[in-house]
Amino acid sequence: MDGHQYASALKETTVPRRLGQWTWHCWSVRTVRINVLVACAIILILCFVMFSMKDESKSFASVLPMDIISSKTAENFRSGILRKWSQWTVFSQLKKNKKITDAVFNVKDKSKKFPGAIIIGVRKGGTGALLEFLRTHPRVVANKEEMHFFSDDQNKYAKGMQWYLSRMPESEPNQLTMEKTPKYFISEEAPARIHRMNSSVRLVLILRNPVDRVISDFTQIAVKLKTVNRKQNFTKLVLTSTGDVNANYCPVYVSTYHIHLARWLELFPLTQIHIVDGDRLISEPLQELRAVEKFLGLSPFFSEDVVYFNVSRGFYCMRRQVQDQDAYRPFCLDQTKGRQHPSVERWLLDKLEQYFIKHNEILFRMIGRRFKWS
Ligand SMILES: Nc1ncnc2c1ncn2[C@@H]1O[C@H](COP(=O)(O)OS(=O)(=O)O)[C@@H](OP(=O)(O)O)[C@H]1O
Repeated sequence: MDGHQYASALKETTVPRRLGQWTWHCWSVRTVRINVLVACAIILILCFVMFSMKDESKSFASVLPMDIISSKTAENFRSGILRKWSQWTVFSQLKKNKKITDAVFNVKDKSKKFPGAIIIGVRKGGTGALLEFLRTHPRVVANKEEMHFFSDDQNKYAKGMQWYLSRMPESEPNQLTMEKTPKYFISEEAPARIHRMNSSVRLVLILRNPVDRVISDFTQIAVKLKTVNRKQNFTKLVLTSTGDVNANYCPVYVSTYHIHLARWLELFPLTQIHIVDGDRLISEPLQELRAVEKFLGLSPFFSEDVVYFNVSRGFYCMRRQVQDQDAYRPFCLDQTKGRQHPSVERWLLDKLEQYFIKHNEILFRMIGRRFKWS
């Protein structure tokens, strides 16, 4: 092999080898570069995620309404967020505690609203029980106190609508504000005033056997008067000196339902007034509550889990969710509801029943519905 041949042979064998080395070299340099780039990108993404998590934790913490959620759960939740819980922990905690979720997301929307529905009466009809049952519904907020605003007791109406609004509880946009004042039903002024506030407000009226209602009303008055040492004799009060039923005795007048309802029907259509059977509210409240729920456009909520019969109380009671917790506690109305009535002799009961027959008939015609009251 001469020098020329050797050189060309060498070229053939070494050039590809060098080329291979060069290619491998280039390849490994490129890989390292790519790796470095990928690593940088990962670091950047991690930094971004960490910063955004920190920011979100801060913003969650700032919107937590501590004035509304003041429970231990909420405190833990807030300190967890400030300790920079991971987003996952934040969301799983939110998911676990609906109260906090609601408060966090709705806090800015809470406001005072005029009532969208009012329980207008009748006194001793079961208005307290109905309102307490309804307050158990998550979409209902209501004042515990009777407002007596539209019936103008103690000149309240003169205080104005803004004063009335200020007395309302705060509610979320999807919650219905309610109030109950049994006096509204018999008030001369209440229908027009309520109509002026909102002509499409929904009205709920509980009617109970008028004779039972008279006795219940008498019992309440007697209990109150006994505290100032004045005894009441039912027979003397309910009958005139000639032995007729005393139409002017306030409990009798209140039980003459058609007189009062006529005033409301001058302004509100019957479809806007839901009448609850007060006797059935005592014996089978679930049925009545479901009907009210429907009338008020509320989601179905009442079931045997919420409403149960309490044997020792002798009345239906309710299970209410403990604030911020999944636990439920029983709640019954206090002893001022469901007082023992005095025994009334049969002849007097018959007389009262007889008296109310004609009035009840007028009412039944007015509402297109009958009750088994006699
Ligand atoms: N679940 C339950 N628990 C207790 N009491 C119940 C319940 N449901 C209806 N009732 C009947 O409600 C009657 C009192 O009616 P009111 O709340 O309208 O009275 S008031 O006008 O507000 O004073 C009260 O009347 P009396 O029994 O005559 O006292 C009760 O019979």
